[in-house]
Parts: sequence; structure tokens; C-alpha cells
Amino acid sequence: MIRIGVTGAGGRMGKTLVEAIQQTDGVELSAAIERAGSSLVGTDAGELAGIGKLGVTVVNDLASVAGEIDVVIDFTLPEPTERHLAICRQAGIRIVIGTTGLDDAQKQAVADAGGDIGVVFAPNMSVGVNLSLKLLEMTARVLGDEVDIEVIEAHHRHKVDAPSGTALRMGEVIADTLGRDLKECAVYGREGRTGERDRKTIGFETIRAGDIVGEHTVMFAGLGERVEITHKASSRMTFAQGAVRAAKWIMEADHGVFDMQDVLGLKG
Ligand SMILES: NC(=O)C1=CN([C@@H]2O[C@H](COP(=O)(O)OP(=O)(O)OC[C@H]3O[C@@H](n4cnc5c(N)ncnc54)[C@H](OP(=O)(O)O)[C@@H]3O)[C@@H](O)[C@H]2O)C=CC1
Ligand SMILES: O=C(O)C1=N[C@H](C(=O)O)C[C@H](O)C1
Repeated sequence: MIRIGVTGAGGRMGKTLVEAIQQTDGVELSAAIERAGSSLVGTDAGELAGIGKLGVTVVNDLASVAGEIDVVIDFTLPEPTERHLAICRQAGIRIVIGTTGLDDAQKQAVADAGGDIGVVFAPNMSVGVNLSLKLLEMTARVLGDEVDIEVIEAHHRHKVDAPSGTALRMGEVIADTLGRDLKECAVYGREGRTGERDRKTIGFETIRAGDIVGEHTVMFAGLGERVEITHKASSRMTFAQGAVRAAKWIMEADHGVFDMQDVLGLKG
């Protein structure tokens, strides 16, 4: 039985992860961690997730339960993710990271940790989005520089980072395929007298509204026709099941940093 620890166990994804682990053969929830000072510390993780008592009490420190965990699943915020990663590296525990919005130094810390432990790091764990990344690569290769490319994403009102990690990854995949540097060619929103569109830019538009789980559309617009590739998530369970699949998969790897394309066998 693979023992999984969930950090941010009381969050939207944390609760869904607890439920997904309970539904999956070969894995068990062995620890649940929340922020120090959180009112959720001391509660039962199963009751918190709405699936009944599991006998796993929420604690406020990952290091204190490290000995009970084979792999951590972390969907929190960049700063706690950085701390959780360091604890996993120190303790030799594998980690699956779904948190988005990491800065360059935090991403470098993930890359460095891969020298010692197995890490899966992906902004979107759904099968559909990862398939869409392959379709985007193919579409960018065929349509090339002849089209205007825009990435439009929509999420719930509680999301704190923008554009979404998925939108940025979509932009990176397209930019890499077209030999562009996303840092140079990305345009985030538009306002005022912007001038004509530069064909080589990749535009990003963000919507934050209500309870939208996660929607991404990439538009490749030419003269006389356009291609749109859209993914719509209607349940967080799709991300949680992907993360649990990643947790089982990473148990086979000694060390290294992988993404969901590796987990799903979509590389190459
Ligand atoms: N890769 C993927 O497939 C997906 C990625 N995400 C990403 O996952 C992240 C979390 O999203 P979501 O679940 O909606 O956010 P939530 O805010 O609902 O959950 C985050 C949880 O982490 C807790 N937390 C904060 N600090 C710590 C800490 N130091 N130790 C332990 N727990 C802590 C928060 O507690 P408190 O509220 O008390 O601060 C909260 O319960 C985001 O970055 C999001 O973009 C989301 C869905 C899919
Ligand atoms: O915060 C969310 O909810 C989501 N975040 C991820 C992202 O930033 O790409 C993935 C998913 O769309 C939900």
C-alpha cells in the first residue's frame, strides 16, 4: 500500500484529493497537513472532505509526519510548496506538485530537488488538458507563423494567480514549437490604444468569475478561418485522480522531475 500525505488537506483540491485517494486501489491517506494556526488542525481529514471519518487527524507540520509518508501530494501556494519540497528532499520522500504560480527561483528549487527525489510537477493533472497540449503542438507546427494565437482562460473567483499555470504551459508549448521565447512574445491583456497586433505575439486573456472549475481555449486565427482548441473541466475530481495516478507512477522512479506527459506516456 502506498502511503500518501496531502498538504493543504482542507483546500478545494485537498478535500477532493482525500476523496480520490479513498476511491483508488493500492493507496491510502496516511497524513493530512494544513497551515499552522488553521482551525482545521485536529479535525479528521475524511470528515473534512465530507466522506466520513478516516482516522487521519489533520496536523500542522509535514516534518512531524514524514516517517508515515511515501509520497506527498501538494496543492497549496508557492511558498508552502517550496517548504514542503525542502522537507521531502531532506526526508527522501517523493512529491507530486500541482501548485501553480511558482516564480523562477521556486521552479529552480523543484529542478534541484529532482537530483535527490522523484518529483511530478504539472500545472494541470487532467488527461484532457495533457492531450490538448499535444494537439496544440501539432496545430502550431501546421499553422506556423501565419496565424494570430490567443490563450483565453476562465476560473472561479477564488483563484489567486493569473494567467493560470495551464494557460502559461499552453503558451510555452506553442512558443517552443514555433521557436519563440514566451518571456519575449507574451502579451497579457490589452487596454487603450494598443496599435495593430504583432503576429509573433501570443496573447493571454483571463476571466475570474463565480465557480468556474477551469476552462482554456487556444485560438489560432488566420485569414478566412480559425482553429480553436478548448478544454473545460467540470469537476476537480479530474485533477485529483490525475494527481493520485502520478503519485503511484512516481513510486517507480528513483529521482528526477517529471510532468503529466511522462505519467500518461504522451512524451515523444
Ligand atoms: N495541477 C492541477 O491540476 C491543479 C492545480 N491547482 C492549483 O492548486 C493550488 C491550490 O488550489 P485550491 O485547492 O483551489 O486552493 P485552496 O486555497 O482551496 O487550497 C489551498 C490549501 O492550502 C492550505 N495551506 C496554505 N498554506 C499552507 C501551509 N503552509 N501548509 C499546509 N497547507 C497550507 C490552505 O489553507 P488556508 O486556506 O487556511 O490558508 C488551503 O486549505 C493552486 O495553486 C491551484 O492553481 C488547482 C487545481 C488543479
Ligand atoms: O486554481 C485552479 O482552480 C486551477 N488551477 C490550475 C491552473 O492554474 O492551471 C489548473 C486548473 O485549471 C484549476
